[in-house]
Amino acid sequence: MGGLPEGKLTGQGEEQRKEGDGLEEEQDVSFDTLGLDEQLSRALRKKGITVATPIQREAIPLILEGKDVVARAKTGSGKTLAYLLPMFHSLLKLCFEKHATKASPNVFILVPTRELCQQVYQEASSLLEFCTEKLKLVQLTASMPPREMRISLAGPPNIVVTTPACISTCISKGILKASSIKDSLSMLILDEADLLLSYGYEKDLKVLTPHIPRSCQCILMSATSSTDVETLKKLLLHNPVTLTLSEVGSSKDEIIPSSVQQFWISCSALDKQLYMLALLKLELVQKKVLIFVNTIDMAFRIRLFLEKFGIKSAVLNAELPQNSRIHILEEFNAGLFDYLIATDDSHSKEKEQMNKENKSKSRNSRRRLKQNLDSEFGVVRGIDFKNVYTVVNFDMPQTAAGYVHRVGRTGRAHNTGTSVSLISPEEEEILEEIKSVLEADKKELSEIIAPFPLLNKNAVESLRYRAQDVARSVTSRDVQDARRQDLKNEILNSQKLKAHFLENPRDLDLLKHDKLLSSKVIPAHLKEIPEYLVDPTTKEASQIVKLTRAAMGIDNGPKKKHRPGFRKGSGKTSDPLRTFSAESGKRRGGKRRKEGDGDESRRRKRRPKKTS
Ligand SMILES: Nc1ncnc2c1ncn2[C@@H]1O[C@H](COP(=O)(O)OP(=O)(O)OP(=O)(O)O)[C@@H](O)[C@H]1O
Repeated sequence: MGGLPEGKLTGQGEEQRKEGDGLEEEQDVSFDTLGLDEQLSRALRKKGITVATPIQREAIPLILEGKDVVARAKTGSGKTLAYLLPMFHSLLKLCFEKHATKASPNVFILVPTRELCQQVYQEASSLLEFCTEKLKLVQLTASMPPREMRISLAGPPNIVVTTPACISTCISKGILKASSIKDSLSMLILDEADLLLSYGYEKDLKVLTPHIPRSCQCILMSATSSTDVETLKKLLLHNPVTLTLSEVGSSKDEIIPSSVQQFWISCSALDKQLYMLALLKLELVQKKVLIFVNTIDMAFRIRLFLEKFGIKSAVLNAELPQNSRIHILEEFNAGLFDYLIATDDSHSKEKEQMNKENKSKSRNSRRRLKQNLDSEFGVVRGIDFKNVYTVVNFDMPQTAAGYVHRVGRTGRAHNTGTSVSLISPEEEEILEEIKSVLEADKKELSEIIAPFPLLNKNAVESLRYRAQDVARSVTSRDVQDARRQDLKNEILNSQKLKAHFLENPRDLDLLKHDKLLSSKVIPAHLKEIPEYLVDPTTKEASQIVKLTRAAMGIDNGPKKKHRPGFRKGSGKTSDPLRTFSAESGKRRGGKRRKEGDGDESRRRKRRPKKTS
């Protein structure tokens, strides 16, 4: 989409809508002015949400008008409420006019993963809680036995949140009657639309499409554009209005919020654990930290490695039972632990590696392994991690879109955040792809992703001996044992969790997921880094991070109710990442930073220094 003014709304499709007057300046639009049902405005006020995000202020009126809408907006920009609110408004109106009682649900919300299903369900329920008119909302997942699905659909509910696979199963098993869908369905919403086809849901969607009535309003939401979105648009929508919303005042097609500062560190693949340790142990990044790796084995390797240094973390991956995954997410969101190591999703490198490793194994054992990974799992896409300040790419994602979605786990809604990518020489190629996806042709890459300024070579070298020693002591056998043990624990937990949460739906504290994994004795001396090992510049950097943390009102202890990141526009001048360089030990600004040596300097020559 070239040549449009910043922050403007673009209209496409048969119906052209070119709006934007007044959008050049960011406006605070209150939800009260958007024409929503008073019950919804009240619910939002009770949740402390008063000002609409750009996608909300543009999409809500269009959806209320009954338009089919395709909306693309950044990660964390509030797309869920952008469709939930007008959808509820229409249903409340139907209820008022007593047209809502039908043989089938009125609305399907289709998402690519179970985690998203749960998340959208929770966000929708939390709004409905405050509405006096009761709408019935259910979530369906593929793991439910048909009997349970039938029970959930009895009534029928007004809204079903599910995956395309699940809808297709319900139709083919007669749990949902195709003819009644035609009579009842008034709205179809496809969230994270850019992923639905790549997650293999094309066939499932084709089972549903013949039964969607012509009158049904269709909404497509996505963070990135793709040919898949275009395909879905053609398959399902009629004369849609297309919204492409960039953040006002930033690059027109920017898809990572400008409130997220992106950094890289160049290091060899072998040194990644050392750099990871330095970042966490020297407290050079703000908590909470979400660490992405490409394989489950690597996740456990890092967890075992870090735990020897007294850093406790949990692992989230496709192998775990669904209850455990949901519980891990909830605990992390509630601030019960600070470090979460995650693999992207079941479509990640894990599958590739599994295929390679298991070529030699029998077909049966391969099938068994494949089944162990939940194909509806997806951590990165769309999951609303609360108050994650730092995202670390321990391994670089395989695609630029993957990078956008990973980094989008921080800086959500009105918060800000940071990403740090550890890039080995083998991973440099992906940077070019990232650049093209971020459509930053006119910018230097260093303006988008800059060298991480708080970690210098001395600080890294001071930890090298310990880190290498400990990394060597974590054997492949330890990793396999830990992975097996964790899975065993989580399967047991999952049953307990299911029973417990039926009775105590709001209890988070039952089981902790960051318990020690290693069966070996952990030497106490590794937990503390001796003073003499930390050079004064690194101490200063760490001190600045702590002070900033305190200024932001973030406590180090767990269970803080509210842990905001930097507030937009509130702290850029005091942000150490913009003013400090650990290599020179000086604040950046007037004086040019001293070039380091090795990889770091090689890279800087290619990418001019980020100006602060
Ligand atoms: N108007 C608002 N004011 C404050 N917070 C909001 C507002 N709208 C949404 N939020 C919060 O912002 C967070 C991100 O919203 P949401 O998950 O809908 O983003 P998204 O655009 O769908 O992101 P992604 O593309 O990653 O799925 C949520 O915690 C949500 O409750």
